[in-house]
Amino acid sequence: MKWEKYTLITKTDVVDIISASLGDIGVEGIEIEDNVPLSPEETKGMFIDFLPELPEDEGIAKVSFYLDSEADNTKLMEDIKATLEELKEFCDIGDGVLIKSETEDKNWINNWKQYFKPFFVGDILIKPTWEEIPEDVKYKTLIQIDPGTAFGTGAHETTKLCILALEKYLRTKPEAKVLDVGTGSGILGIAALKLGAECVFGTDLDEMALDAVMENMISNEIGMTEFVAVCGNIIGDKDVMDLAGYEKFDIVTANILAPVIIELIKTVAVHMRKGGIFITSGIIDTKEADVVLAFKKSEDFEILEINHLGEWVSIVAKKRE
Ligand SMILES: C[S@@+](CC[C@H](N)C(=O)[O-])C[C@H]1O[C@@H](n2cnc3c(N)ncnc32)[C@H](O)[C@@H]1O
Repeated sequence: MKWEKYTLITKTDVVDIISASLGDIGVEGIEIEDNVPLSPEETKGMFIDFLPELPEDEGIAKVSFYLDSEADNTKLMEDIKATLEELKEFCDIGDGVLIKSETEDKNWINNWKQYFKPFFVGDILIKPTWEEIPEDVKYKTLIQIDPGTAFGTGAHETTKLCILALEKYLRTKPEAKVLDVGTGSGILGIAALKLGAECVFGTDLDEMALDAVMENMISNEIGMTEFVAVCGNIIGDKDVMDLAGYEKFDIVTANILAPVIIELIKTVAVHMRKGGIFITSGIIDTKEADVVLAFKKSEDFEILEINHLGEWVSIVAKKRE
């Protein structure tokens, strides 16, 4: 799909009012570019794989938005121009001139790809589908991944923690049946299969994740019966719960945020075999105590280990025999 990109060059201190005013008249997907570094508070709880080095902040910002080039945008453009004129009366937004350019999906959705290079997690070489295997690199297991718009290049600390736990526990449970809640790109399910799991059932709330899983299954030559992924919430959605099955899984992975993990602690045990392993991550260190408490309150689980990478935490627990 082609998009018309409109960019307003303005000042950092007025981007909030500009984007709020444009949002009020129906402009979606507003993008702000500036050189203001993210504060530690802002990055907490966000899944950011790579933080680029920024030049010095000179107070200049670009506010951009995209309109479908095939839609009739006449009325919306009139409203946008009127809104900018109105704003000029109250604050210094610059000259208010919108610079137009044309772009395609891939230009702005795929820009991050230049930062994604092959790397190891344990014995597994993870590489983007579009990169060559580096010369002279020796590896036991290869995962090729393109997350598309889903989460899961493998480079995030939380994903690494889960893969390392999968390596460890699949050694004691070869041919395990694995449930991957919040599968994203499917990277944990694919890692599990490459490490010897028999089959994976993945769930995600994001429909786009299923496309990514399918593409990554093909790139990694994984059969349709080995990895089944569904869109839906295994926490409380009976259809998804039934599809997953009960008393069945040897290993569950869930790399989601702490509040979701806490809900899973209350609900996921019904899907697991006794002695099954629950690998969790996505827990920022400030929430570690909350998740530990939820495990301690649970009659179903005992904690086996807690691991840290950067400010992220992984807790591995076992379903009581
Ligand atoms: C941090 S990503 C993890 C992706 C991948 N598993 C990894 O480890 O890199 C979390 C994923 O969980 C999904 N998610 C959030 N809440 C969920 C829920 N209740 N059930 C299923 N998926 C959920 C999000 O859409 C997102 O794709």
